Amino acid sequence: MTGRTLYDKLWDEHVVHTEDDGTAVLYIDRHLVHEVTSPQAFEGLRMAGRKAWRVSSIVATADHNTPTQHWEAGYDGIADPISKLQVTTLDANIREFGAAAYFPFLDKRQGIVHVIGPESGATLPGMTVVCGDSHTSTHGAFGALAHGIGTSEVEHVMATQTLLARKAKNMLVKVEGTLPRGCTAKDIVLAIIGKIGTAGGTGYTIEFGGSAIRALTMEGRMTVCNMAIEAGARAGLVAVDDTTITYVKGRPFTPSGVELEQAIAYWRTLRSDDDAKWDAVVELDAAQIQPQVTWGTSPEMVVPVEGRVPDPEREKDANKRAAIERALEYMALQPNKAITDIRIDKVFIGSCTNSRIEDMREAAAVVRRIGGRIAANVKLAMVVPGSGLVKAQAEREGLDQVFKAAGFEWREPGCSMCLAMNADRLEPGERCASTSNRNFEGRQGAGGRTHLVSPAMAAAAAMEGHFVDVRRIA
Ligand SMILES: CC(C)[C@H](C(=O)O)[C@@H](O)C(=O)O
Ligand code: SF4
Repeated sequence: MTGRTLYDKLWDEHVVHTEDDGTAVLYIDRHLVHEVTSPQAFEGLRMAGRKAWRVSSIVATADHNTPTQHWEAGYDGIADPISKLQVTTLDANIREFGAAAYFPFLDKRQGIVHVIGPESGATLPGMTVVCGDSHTSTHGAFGALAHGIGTSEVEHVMATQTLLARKAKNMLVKVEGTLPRGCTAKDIVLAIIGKIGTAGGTGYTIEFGGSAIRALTMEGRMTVCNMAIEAGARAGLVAVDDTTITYVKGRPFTPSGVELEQAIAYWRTLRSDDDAKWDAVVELDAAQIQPQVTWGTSPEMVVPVEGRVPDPEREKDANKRAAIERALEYMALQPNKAITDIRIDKVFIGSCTNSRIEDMREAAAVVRRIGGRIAANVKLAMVVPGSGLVKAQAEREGLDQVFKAAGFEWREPGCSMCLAMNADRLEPGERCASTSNRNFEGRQGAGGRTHLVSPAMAAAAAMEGHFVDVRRIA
């Protein structure tokens, strides 16, 4: 038998049945649930008189619609009636159908589903993990086969504990070498997307490997896998190693004792064999990666901080030229403008890409190093921890004080200004340095303009009022 990739191994371990046409039935170990994509699924179960097949697989939280301030007002603080209905509907559905754990609005462990899964040990190596959310790819950082599903699939998984799937092809993205100081996992993944494009990973499961990936913390690996979906792949993966095992040990859902020993022995097999066959291999040199800034309305519209806004005149392909022109118009940017000359109105540090403790530390370190307060032209700079536990940890470390003293708002956890589904949003025409993962038109609010960056770059932009090269500060 020839060698298998990590994806092949995870697939083989979970496939229950394969039809002649390649459609397979996959067993699902962990089902993460949030308030946006679950209401119709629960309604479907109710109408059919079904129960959830394995309640112990369900971990749920409310994150997209929850406010990030004035929690003392409780549910009355959710101003939008549709948002409030989604949050209360999840409460009622979990009460009726059950869950292994539920972190509702106002709970001290509430947070973004992709932050609380790993943090609680609900995401473990070797699992199949699904959630009605495209950024479920995040959990692949643990050597788990994790991908987003649609609402009808949420119902299917609840009813049967299985998912209909087709096996994707295997892509290896290998990042070798040492990242320059001031560059982070976010810069790696933006550089990858800049190279392969938002359709580069379509039809593949991407395994991220190489010495630069192995050197990342679990937080960094999650940032990279989080954006696999922005590269077109439904799932991203990183092989299990000591970093993985150290992270998962001792968390509430992680096994202990003999079970842990047995699990670790298995987890250690969760890497691609040396003779595994790849359908595609992409290589990047970590030493060449610079801090990245997106200039357009797709994550692939990205350049290094030393670069300039592209000039459509130089693009020969008519379709690409039209896309650049349209993006520049929406973003209100002139061709050839230096990235460091772009002034910003707001800063958002948060989202399932960059709201973990390490992200908070990196942003706070830059704020400390620059000193003083946020720039006068920055109307709002907000830091939104990914979960209540991240928030508490950051506060124990005094990071909230660093941010607040510099004029940042320190908020309650949630998806916040990553997408305009709650009270946090951009006004038309506002320009934002954001640590999130999507810069589509209107993503952070109608007419809002998003530049995706790392937490360190976002913090530096807040302090200086325009993009700056953090390598000069780090
Ligand atoms: C609301 C949800 C379905 C959506 C997703 O699937 O990703 C959201 O989380 C996003 O980031 O756009
Ligand atoms: S933080 Fe943003 S990307 Fe992540 S789940 Fe929430 S809305 Fe989606």
